Amino acid sequence: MSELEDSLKLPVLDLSQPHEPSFLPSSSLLKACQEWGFFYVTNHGIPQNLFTKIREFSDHVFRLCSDTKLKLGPSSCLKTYTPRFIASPYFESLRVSGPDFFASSKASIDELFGQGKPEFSEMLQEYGTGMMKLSKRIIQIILKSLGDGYEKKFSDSEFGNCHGYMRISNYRPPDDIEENEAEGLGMHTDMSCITIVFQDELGGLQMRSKDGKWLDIHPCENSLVVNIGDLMQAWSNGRLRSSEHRVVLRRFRNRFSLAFFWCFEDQKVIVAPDEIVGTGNPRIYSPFVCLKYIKFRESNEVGNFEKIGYTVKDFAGLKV
Ligand SMILES: O=C(O)CCC(=O)C(=O)O
Ligand SMILES: [Fe+2]
Repeated sequence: MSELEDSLKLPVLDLSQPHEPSFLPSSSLLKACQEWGFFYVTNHGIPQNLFTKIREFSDHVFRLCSDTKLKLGPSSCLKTYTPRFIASPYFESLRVSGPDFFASSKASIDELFGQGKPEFSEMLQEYGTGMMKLSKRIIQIILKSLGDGYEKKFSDSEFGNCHGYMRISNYRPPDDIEENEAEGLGMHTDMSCITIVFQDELGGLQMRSKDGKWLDIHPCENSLVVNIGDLMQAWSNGRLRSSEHRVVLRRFRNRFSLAFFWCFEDQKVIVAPDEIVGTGNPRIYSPFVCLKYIKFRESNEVGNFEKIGYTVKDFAGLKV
């Protein structure tokens, strides 16, 4: 364990208690969300073998996707697939959208394998449903840490129409990793309220501290990583920090990850409630429509995560 990691005492939210989680105190959770924008979650209720099964099937999917005969990419009907050399030379991914994760994945699978392979879609439906529930639970705990009674006040009124989608990613490192490291996915923030990440045993996920140091996020058995995303940073008037993260590849094996993005509905106007801003504090974001921000990001980051520089601050930040 590095000195930094040791001193940080990585925050873990333990959901083993059904009603009142026995996690770290609210104040530590809030501190983690403010300082870093992430924490681990354990006893999350997603069966371990579901990750294993999805991973196995994904291997087949990516093998088929990378078959050049299929000529997948922006011009193909399989719009859910992002081939390598878009976000990075080593990264490819498949997107599966809710609320009907079965139908969304089936459309992609049918195109790749032909009809009659429902197993993968069934797994993703189970995963997506579990992740939706988990996201709601986590947001309630975050709201509670922001203020007494806030989970009751805001979880339905503000987060009741949130939706989710997942990104299944396959990282194929170069044959000759120079200096033992290659960048699998450049630094970025997520355009979500929260993102829940499963990474395989190779690790490689890194978080950036406010002063620019990179911290390795080691995979821990039975735990997932929760990132605060840009939408939550804006909604909380900057009280929660959107995590800056990236993926580094250090081994010659493929790396698998599964990220679940829980987001506000497209038409929602994101504006921090007065209580969240607090009396006497300035508002640091002007209200904005969620979809407009997503479009802004998409039009700016084509093919280049590293040079994002276009975050929610650039889009809606007020000069205070
Ligand atoms: O692969 C990972 O561990 C993280 C992926 C990620 O940050 C993303 O898809 O936004
Ligand atoms: Fe991310």
